Amino acid sequence: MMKVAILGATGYVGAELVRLLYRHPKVQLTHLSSHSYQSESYSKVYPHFKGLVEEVCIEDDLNKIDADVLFIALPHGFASKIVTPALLQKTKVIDMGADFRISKEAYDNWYQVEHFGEELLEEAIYGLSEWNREKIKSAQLIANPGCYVTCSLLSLIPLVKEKVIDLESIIIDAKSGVTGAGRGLSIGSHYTECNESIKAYGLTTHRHTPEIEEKLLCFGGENVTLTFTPHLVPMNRGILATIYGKLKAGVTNEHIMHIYKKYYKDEKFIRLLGDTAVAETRWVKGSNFCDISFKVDERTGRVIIVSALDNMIKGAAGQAVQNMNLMMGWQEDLGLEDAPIFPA
Ligand SMILES: NC(=O)C1=CN([C@@H]2O[C@H](COP(=O)(O)OP(=O)(O)OC[C@H]3O[C@@H](n4cnc5c(N)ncnc54)[C@H](OP(=O)(O)O)[C@@H]3O)[C@@H](O)[C@H]2O)C=CC1
Ligand SMILES: CC(=O)N[C@@H](CCC(=O)OP(=O)(O)O)C(=O)O
Repeated sequence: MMKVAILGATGYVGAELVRLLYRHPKVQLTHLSSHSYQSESYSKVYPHFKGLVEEVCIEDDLNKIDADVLFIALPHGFASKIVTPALLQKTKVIDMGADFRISKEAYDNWYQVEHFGEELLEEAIYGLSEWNREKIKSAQLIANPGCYVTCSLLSLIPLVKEKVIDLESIIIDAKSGVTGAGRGLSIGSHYTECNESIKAYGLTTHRHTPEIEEKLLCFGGENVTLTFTPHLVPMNRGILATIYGKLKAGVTNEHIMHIYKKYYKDEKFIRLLGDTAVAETRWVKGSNFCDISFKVDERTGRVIIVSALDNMIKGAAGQAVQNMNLMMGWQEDLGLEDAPIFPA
């Protein structure tokens, strides 16, 4: 069994990693770290793990952690301090945050925290599993993409790569459940502040905009300038992205379906609904699936793509486990076979 440790195990993403990994057939959870709950039993912090995960939380001290794979599920800015070439010599690292996802220039412009690990940015491999599989297999450091970005990129890369969409016309209108904001206390995620309301936020300034644009260039081969507007909706989990783009003349529904099938027909975790059903968050909850649906509006010449995933699974912990499986040479879906939970 491979030894696996999680820094930030008491956050929402950390807890999803624990849920996926405690019964993964090839790993053993050896260290769960916490900032606020050191020396507490994990099942006391999260009683749904009672009798299943009884490890005691420890501090984030790498000298006390001996692991083959280290997951970092800490807020932005921590991983770039923690990950060093020496650490990477002894362990594989999968970072759930943004520190190694984008260029230093974009990070400095869009994040309000200092970056300490510039020298490792080249070594870090972007963990969009379906699009970077070969590099992930031999990576030592993975920058795991986030939820909004995974949903947007899986929907858009095929169309950008096949040059059927006007690169200046793309608008991503995305909605997230409240777990997307993490477990830490903040006014915006209090029940009375977010229940019974939907709000847009980060207009023109959200930090996922440069990440989506950078990766569309990397995997789609085109410079794209897009509009990304996230919304907070009163549900626990899920991302729904409604994406609009002007199509090149003559591109039809059949053409779009053909393109998606070309890239995704053998992808277990991408379910192409085409134009026969519209993706919904409830059909992917608790699973590693990303559902993609679309329809071409012949009147306007636009395509409307609607895609959905679970922000904490395919948008975080699930994709991270998928990447670990790839790095270890294991079957890619190990530990990720669960069907979505409905009703949830
Ligand atoms: N939530 C989501 O849907 C997604 C999140 N991510 C990324 O995953 C990472 C974790 O997110 P999430 O789980 O939501 O966040 P949470 O706020 O739920 O959890 C953060 C974790 O980091 C620990 N922590 C917080 N502050 C400190 C600190 N000052 N020093 C050390 N540890 C600290 C917390 O410890 P303690 O509980 O003990 O206080 C907790 O374990 C982030 O980088 C986020 O961007 C990526 C994709 C989706
Ligand atoms: C609802 C909510 O607040 N969501 C978070 C994104 C969560 C996430 O995925 O963050 P990273 O991809 O950067 O890791 C936000 O908009 O900042």
